[in-house]
Amino acid sequence: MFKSPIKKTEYLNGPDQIIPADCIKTWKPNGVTKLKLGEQGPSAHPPVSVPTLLKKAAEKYPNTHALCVKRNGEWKNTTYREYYDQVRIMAKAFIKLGLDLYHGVCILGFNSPEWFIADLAAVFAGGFAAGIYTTNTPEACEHCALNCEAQIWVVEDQKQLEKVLKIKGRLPSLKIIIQYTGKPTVDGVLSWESAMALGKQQSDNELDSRLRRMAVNQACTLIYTSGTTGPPKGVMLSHDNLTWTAHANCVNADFNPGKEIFLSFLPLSHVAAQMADLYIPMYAGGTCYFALPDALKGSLGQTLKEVRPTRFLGVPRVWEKIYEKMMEVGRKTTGIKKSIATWAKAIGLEANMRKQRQDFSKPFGYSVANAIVFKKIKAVLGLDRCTLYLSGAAPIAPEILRYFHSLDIPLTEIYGMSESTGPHTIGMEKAFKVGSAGLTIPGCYTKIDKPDEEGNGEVCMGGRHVSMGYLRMEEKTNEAIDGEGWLHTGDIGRVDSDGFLFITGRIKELIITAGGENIAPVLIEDNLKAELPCISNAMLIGDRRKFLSVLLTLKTNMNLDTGEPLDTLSAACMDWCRSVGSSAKTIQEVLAGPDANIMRAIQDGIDRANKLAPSNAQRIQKWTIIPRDFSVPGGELGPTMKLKRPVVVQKYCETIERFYEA
Ligand SMILES: Nc1ncnc2c1ncn2[C@@H]1O[C@H](COP(=O)(O)OP(=O)(O)OP(=O)(O)O)[C@@H](O)[C@H]1O
Repeated sequence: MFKSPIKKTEYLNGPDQIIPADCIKTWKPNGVTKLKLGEQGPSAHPPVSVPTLLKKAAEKYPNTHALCVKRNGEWKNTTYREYYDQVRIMAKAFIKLGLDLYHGVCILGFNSPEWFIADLAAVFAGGFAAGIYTTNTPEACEHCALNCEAQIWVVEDQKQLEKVLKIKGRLPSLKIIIQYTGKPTVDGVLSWESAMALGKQQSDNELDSRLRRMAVNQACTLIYTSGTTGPPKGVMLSHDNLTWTAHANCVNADFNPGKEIFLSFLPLSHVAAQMADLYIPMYAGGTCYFALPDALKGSLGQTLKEVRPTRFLGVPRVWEKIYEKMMEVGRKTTGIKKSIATWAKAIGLEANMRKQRQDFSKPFGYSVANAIVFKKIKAVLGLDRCTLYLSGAAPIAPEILRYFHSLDIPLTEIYGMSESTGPHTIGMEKAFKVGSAGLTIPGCYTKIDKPDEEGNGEVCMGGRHVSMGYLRMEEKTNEAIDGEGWLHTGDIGRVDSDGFLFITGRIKELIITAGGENIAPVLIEDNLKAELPCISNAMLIGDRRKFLSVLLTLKTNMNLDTGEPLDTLSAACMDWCRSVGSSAKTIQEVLAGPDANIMRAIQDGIDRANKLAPSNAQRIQKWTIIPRDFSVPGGELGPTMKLKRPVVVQKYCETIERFYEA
């Protein structure tokens, strides 16, 4: 099959091999890339395949709970030995059902043991595990399935099944659909149990033969980008990308082997969740609990209290939601309780500000504040045994970080992308700075390309976590990974004298005005949000235009079932309205008229933000309030809550044109 000879790695007794290769990137399904093995330190760690990693975990932690899921009100546990056995059984089923090497298994559903088992079974069988966002439209599902020539779809339930049925006729490679919850009611769709029964009947021969031929420098997983900047691309991750990244992060963050507890609730099709919930626990022999499907609609808080994870990663929106809830409680607190909380928060903030200066001493009164306030709050949040609190996948506002610091929750940032198998830099309690994405993870390398006089340039990443390329996209691969193997992130940033990375913009989002001025919108948008707490989203417009304008959305309540924004203003927004002399309760009330107090207060906020602008071209001249907040179902936000600027521009093109009418 391959022209180059296959050799066994000198490090391993198992079936793992490295196929000799000269290229550092590929876009071909059966492509191989050169491993970037270092001479010493983390980058010299022996490479292992994903199947070997799971096998080792099963040997080392046979009776430790690997996966815990609540079914009919009871936690059901799967040990590492059972996990490994079930993955092998499902891999045999996939082979029997016709999965060929280098073909996709698309997984569409909420986080569950079946999701993990299907993912790893695809890898064991020599296919590509491809998580698909549950928020995808049928057309977006089709795009991904065609790209990876998916032969198997594993779907959660009837709702997700319907999407696949809608596009089935246009998927020439499709062989079977498996449904992992509920009884399938559609002919030809296999239940999870039937697929497992089929796998159990098969001999081990074909699976073992595929495992023997597998190489650590071949692709085994595809991460589809969420499409903030264009149609999803299939990021090819090799065994080494995944297992090395898990290793590097467990070592860097001092993971406690066999003892760590994780809670899986972020979309698994995103690289951050896959690394944090699937690979890191497997490497550390940790236990992964699954949240309920309605986690983000409200049940997450209760599950957190039950599970009490030892490490916790949320996207900024998750932390913002906790913040908003706590602020609401705070507003109702009065008298002595309020005074104690205010006093303790000042101490918490001071303790964490000291840590930023590498001073780990505690301010006077800390132990009392800890006993009567911090410990209690952490217990209420289910974060009392957590030692690493992370926010990642998008920038988080410094005010949110500082709020958690005041509760003695040292929330820090992690930064990376699908193309870097997730994490590249991380802030941790022992070394962090507010506003920074943290320090480069040992074994990874950061280069700032073409820095300006302030040191800002494109952030480039190097190391064994850099992906192989984009499946079947030669041009895009060459745009992203240069000839030396540096991944060009499209992010603008600088590294300070202590090695901390600060992300200051995104090239992909840069606004170039008609006057030729380059403007990074995020800083301006963040300034606006800081001035106007009633704003949930601000999107700057100005590319090839004469001046800047901004689309604003107000903070509103959400329909918890559908995720759609409602017309009613959130409690925080109503508070702000009252503070500026308005009694508005809905967007309609704000816009009808429009409400003069609110309009004046927003204009004042914009004027204040404009004062921070370094040049005239960076001042906002016109603005409007969009009658509906941005949302995932509305299409303006991606699954990790990142703003899809091109969608917003298209959707509100008439509003935008009105800004620039002569
Ligand atoms: N801590 C952070 N601070 C600032 N930006 C971040 C942080 N973490 C991630 N990002 C942003 O997210 C990008 C990576 O996005 P990711 O690979 O998760 O993609 P995606 O949403 O699927 O992709 P795409 O935007 O290409 O559709 C980074 O390049 C960076 O712009």
